[in-house]
Amino acid sequence: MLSLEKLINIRRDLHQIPEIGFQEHKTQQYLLNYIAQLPSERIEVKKWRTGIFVKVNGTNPKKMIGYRADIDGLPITEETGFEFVSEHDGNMHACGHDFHMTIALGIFTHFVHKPVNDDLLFIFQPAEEGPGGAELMLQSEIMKDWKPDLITALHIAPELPEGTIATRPGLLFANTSELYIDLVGKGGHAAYPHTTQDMIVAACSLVTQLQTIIARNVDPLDSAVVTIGKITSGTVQNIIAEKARLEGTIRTLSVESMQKVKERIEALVKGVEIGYSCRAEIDYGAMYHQVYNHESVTRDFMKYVSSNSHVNVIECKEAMTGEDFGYMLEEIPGFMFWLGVDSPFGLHHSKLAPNEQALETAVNLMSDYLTFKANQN
Ligand SMILES: CC(=O)N[C@@H](CCC[C@H](N)C(=O)O)C(=O)O
Repeated sequence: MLSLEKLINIRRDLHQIPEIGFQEHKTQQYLLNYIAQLPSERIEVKKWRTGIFVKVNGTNPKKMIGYRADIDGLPITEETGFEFVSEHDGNMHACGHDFHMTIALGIFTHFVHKPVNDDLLFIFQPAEEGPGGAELMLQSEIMKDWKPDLITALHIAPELPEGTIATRPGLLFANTSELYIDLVGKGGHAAYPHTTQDMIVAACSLVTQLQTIIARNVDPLDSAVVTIGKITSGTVQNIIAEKARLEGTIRTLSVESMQKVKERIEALVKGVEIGYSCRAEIDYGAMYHQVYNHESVTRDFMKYVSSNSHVNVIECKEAMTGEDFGYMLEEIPGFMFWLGVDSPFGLHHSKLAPNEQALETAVNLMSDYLTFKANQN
């Protein structure tokens, strides 16, 4: 129902107003305004914090099908040079959530005009990048009332060509845990290191030691990631730093490996405490359950795509990305898939430039698939 031109306009509007987790006020208002200008007879809208639930009532409902889109941006300064560049300095839709929302609005619009038998629930979820909105939405009174029988979502994939999707039955995305380590020693004059406990030296040593967990503690046939993405320490060049803070993330393919990696991190941090005469504190922040696609629904979807559309569907490997949609899949049968958007720069990059043709590809594909599923009763 929405032309590619209209989808592109929506995507570019949303691209200009990225907001980080639970601060998506303008984004929420934009989505509400869009929903409000559509015929309202079949729809029910409920706000949830900075997110939204919208139900499209079916003509003869036997079940409810959910479609989830995440809505938050990332704290990255955009460097795309687009004429529709982010208006929020320091924030960018660098993980494609502007695409995810636009596609959800496109599918939603289709069903407002072309109702199907079953009820459809569109979930606009805040804070996917952190601290996590999916689990909280799932626990909300609204979702206790409106609990889908089947749920689906997509994520853009910069490395895949436009016109291609990829998924797999079973594990798709990893278990994740944020990681924050604070080190406190004793600062002082740069010329008197022997009177201090230098937390820059301790932090650098710890970062190097953390890399040995993957090399020496994780089974080579298993996979895991420990990434430190940010270090904060020091004031000026001639003062020895009293404090250091490391911020990172852990990724594993199983809950057991996550436990093991954390045990090793704790042991290495203890070692640094002793070795560098400092105090250390670990905080694991937000943790996300793995994204585990339900086997039969995913296989059926893949079969549906290859027999009923021009979209190329491939079975991919699992990825070390995380997604709190995993919590929804823990309780509701369904699946997630990658949507090819062919960008030379990847997710979480300041120059991410997805091909906008993929907006239409995804809206058409999912409108057709959801029509098929929602008219099966
Ligand atoms: C798809 C994607 O990029 N998701 C994020 C999820 C972040 C989880 C959490 N804040 C963490 O960093 O552990 C990702 O980084 O994979």
